[in-house]
Amino acid sequence: MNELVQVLKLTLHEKRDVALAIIFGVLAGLASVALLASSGYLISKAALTGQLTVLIVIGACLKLFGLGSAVSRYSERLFSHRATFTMLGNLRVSFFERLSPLAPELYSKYRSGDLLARIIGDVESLQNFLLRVFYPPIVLLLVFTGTILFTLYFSIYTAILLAVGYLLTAVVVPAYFAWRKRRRNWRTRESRGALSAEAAEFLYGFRDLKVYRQLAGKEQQLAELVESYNEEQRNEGKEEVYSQSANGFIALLISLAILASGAYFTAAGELEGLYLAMLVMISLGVFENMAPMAAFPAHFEESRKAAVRLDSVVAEKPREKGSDELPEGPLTISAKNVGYMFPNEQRLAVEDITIDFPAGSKTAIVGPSGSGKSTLLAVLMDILPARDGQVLFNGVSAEEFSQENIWRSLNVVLQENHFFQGTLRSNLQIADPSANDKQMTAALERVELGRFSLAMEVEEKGQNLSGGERQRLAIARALLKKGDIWMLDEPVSSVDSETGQLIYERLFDDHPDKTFIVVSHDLTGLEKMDQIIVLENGRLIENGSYDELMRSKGYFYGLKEIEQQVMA
Ligand SMILES: Nc1ncnc2c1ncn2[C@@H]1O[C@H](COP(=O)(O)OP(=O)(O)OP(=O)(O)O)[C@@H](O)[C@H]1O
Repeated sequence: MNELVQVLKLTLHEKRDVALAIIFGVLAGLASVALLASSGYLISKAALTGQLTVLIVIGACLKLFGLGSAVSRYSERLFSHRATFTMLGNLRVSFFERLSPLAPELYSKYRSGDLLARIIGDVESLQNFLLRVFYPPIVLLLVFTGTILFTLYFSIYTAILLAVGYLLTAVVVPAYFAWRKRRRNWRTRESRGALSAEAAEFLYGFRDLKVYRQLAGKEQQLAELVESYNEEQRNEGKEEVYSQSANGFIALLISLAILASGAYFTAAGELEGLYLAMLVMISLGVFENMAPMAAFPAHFEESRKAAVRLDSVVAEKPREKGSDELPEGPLTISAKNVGYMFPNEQRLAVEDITIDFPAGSKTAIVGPSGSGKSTLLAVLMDILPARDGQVLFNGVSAEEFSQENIWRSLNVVLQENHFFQGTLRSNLQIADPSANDKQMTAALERVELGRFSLAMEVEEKGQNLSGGERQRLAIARALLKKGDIWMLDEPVSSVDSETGQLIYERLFDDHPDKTFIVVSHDLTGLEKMDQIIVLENGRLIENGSYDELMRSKGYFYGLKEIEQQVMA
């Protein structure tokens, strides 16, 4: 139950709408009972007395109750749905606020398709919390209490039978089916998550699966998941029908019992025959309101599970971060004994790194593949939190600044960058929505993409551009952002080396006072860097200027020697 407290709190934000939904729900319920009761009374009265004035009054009441029931039902739906959709909006926002600081860690914990399906599905499930779990039992309790009090005036036995019927249909049967559902632990949502994750992988990996002739196997796997998802859905549907049937059966038995007892007491002279039809109609009317309780067990269990699952995604405490603004202008970055280990890994990806990147300096990070270059860059960018040590900006710990404030100062270009479907213009304006065509064209020219028009279509993920063009477009986008620190992870790895060197030269010449940190595999052109740091197995093994490293004849010198032999 605790899991649902947060959802309940969000629901109760909409106190007014929830209260109105309950009030109109009770009015609608009572009006429908009153409608049947007065029609029962009308039939008896017409048969036994035939007093015209009474019949006219009751006929008018019938119309009034009919209209009242329809209007109240409409209002109930209006307010309950409005409260639900506002609650869902609040839920999405509050969930997203808790989720976003955890984003980097989430990628290594969940498969993307699974996470997406799980979040969407679980938030959708919670839309039933107010509509089918929270307020129907309250409305029913009030409708039954009102009805029982009314019947008490005519027949205590009928009132007792109605109370028993209420306990059975509103408490015992739903509790039994909720227990059954929990015990059997059907996993419709989990099946849907697994299916979605497999489908996402199938889609992304379609070409490779085809090339490696694994398509049939994967299709088979998908078909099995579809079948198990269908099976889970069938089971859930059946349970709902069973629960509905059980409630309907009990309601019918109670109505029959009321008819039998009413007939007996009328014959015994303890109940006026005029009221018999009315009491039977009341019981039929009041149990009609019970219909939503059939779906209660399924929705209760589903809401509970959805709340648990959503909570488990954001269970980890986000990092406590300050909200200071990074100062404008050239910035010095320092790493002090920085270490990072990926979740579920045994080995540190970077270990005990201490280095300064002075304001306005140009640093290259080199080292073999897997040595931790990208990881170090991600820690410096504050995308990954340093597990050991700390990162400092102008001597102040990165923990004092919010991630948004740090990222505002960064111009980041990675090996793979995302592009949205649209035009070159719309993709460039992500960096600076106020950039004009002249500025954007100038940025494109700096990366040798001047031949492209700003109106050129860009397909989803930039699929209609070559790898090198995508990288250059990412640099042009960063040029428009005007951050104080450039962090580049092999930004021209797919560009021919001549154009790559030209772009680097322009970047450095255009921004002499900006701090640059560049991860590079390419050892050419490093002479112009102020410092080079060499990583191996996550550790910093050498650093210095190009000349210093060549003179010391260490690891970097060895790499250069190999490069020259290969080129010779
Ligand atoms: N998301 C991840 N989860 C677990 N381990 C990871 C993850 N990303 C990287 N690693 C591991 O961390 C280590 C450092 O990886 P990193 O990407 O930083 O190396 P790199 O030097 O940038 O390599 P490359 O030059 O090939 O890009 C590697 O051993 C890698 O397998």
